Amino acid sequence: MTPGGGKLVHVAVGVVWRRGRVLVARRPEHAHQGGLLEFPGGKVEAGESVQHALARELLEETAVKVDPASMTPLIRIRHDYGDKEVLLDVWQVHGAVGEPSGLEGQPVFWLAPEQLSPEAFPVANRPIISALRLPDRLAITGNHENVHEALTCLASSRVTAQPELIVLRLPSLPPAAYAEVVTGCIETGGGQARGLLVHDHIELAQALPVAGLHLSWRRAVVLVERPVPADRWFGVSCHSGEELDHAAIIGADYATLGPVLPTPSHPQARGMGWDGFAAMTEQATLPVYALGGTAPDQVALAKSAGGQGIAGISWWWQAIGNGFIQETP
Ligand SMILES: Nc1nc2c([nH]c(=O)n2[C@H]2C[C@H](O)[C@@H](COP(=O)(O)OP(=O)(O)OP(=O)(O)O)O2)c(=O)[nH]1
Repeated sequence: MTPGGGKLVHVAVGVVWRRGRVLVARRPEHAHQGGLLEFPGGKVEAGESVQHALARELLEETAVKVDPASMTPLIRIRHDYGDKEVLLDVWQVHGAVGEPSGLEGQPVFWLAPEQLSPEAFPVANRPIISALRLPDRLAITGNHENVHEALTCLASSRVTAQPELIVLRLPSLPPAAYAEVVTGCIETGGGQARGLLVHDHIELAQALPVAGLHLSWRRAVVLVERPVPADRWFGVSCHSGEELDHAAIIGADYATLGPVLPTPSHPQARGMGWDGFAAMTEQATLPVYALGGTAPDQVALAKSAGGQGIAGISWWWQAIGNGFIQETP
């Protein structure tokens, strides 16, 4: 039973991929959340695994055949609509067989991730759309005391790891020097500003053409609302379930959660472990990156623990120069 006394409805939801696009349907007008777009799926029946429920629903509703064993978890979202509380259990599906058609009269179509407009879907779907657009690795820069060296490290580190999103975390730089790094990235015109998330300098993220803003918990805890528009990413560093709840309340698109494992800079800190990480992401309503002692070869592990992927410094940041300060967020 839910806190409101109703029964939590467990819904299997499928993000079915084909040629870079995903399958979307329009919910019938008379249904709950009617008229809005949805990812196909439906209620999990008693005794059924979520993967089997999803395969059954996809066949019944859209005529496509999928292998339950080939599905991979994307995210689980618990949402209370007031009249109904749902647990959306979302899985990615590749290799679906057959041409989809709306067997219940609903229009079905394929959309690229960037065409998925959050307002067209039920509110609970917003984190699903973020999870689809966000990468599975979030790169964080090492700290630096020198503008030129920070820019040089950033340029060279990008080359090998090619991260899509980078948190520009340089806490040792005074505000003016930090702004110099950001404008330096923008002025190169060679894509250095691409995927750049400004760390903690809210006004810079609002004023400059960057990918978004990432806040330390210290900065996020005093906010009551989202500080950047919807077309920018907004992330928060969290360390507990309560902090994840606050990040969701202030409209964060994603959070980092850690430390998961001991790190070279904090070997004495035990970390929450993968079980602790899984327990907290289970309750979260936004995509969560595992941070602290994690590396890209643990992306699958992080996903199976309910995460979006991994975040960190050491797997991509190529420290050069004397100004590099060895520590982790
Ligand atoms: N299938 C699907 N359901 C979603 C999505 N987003 C979302 O909030 N939901 C909600 C709407 C419904 O409350 C519930 C799905 O239930 P459903 O489609 O099996 O069943 P229903 O209650 O609409 O209809 P019925 O079984 O009573 O005929 O989950 C989504 O993307 N896909």
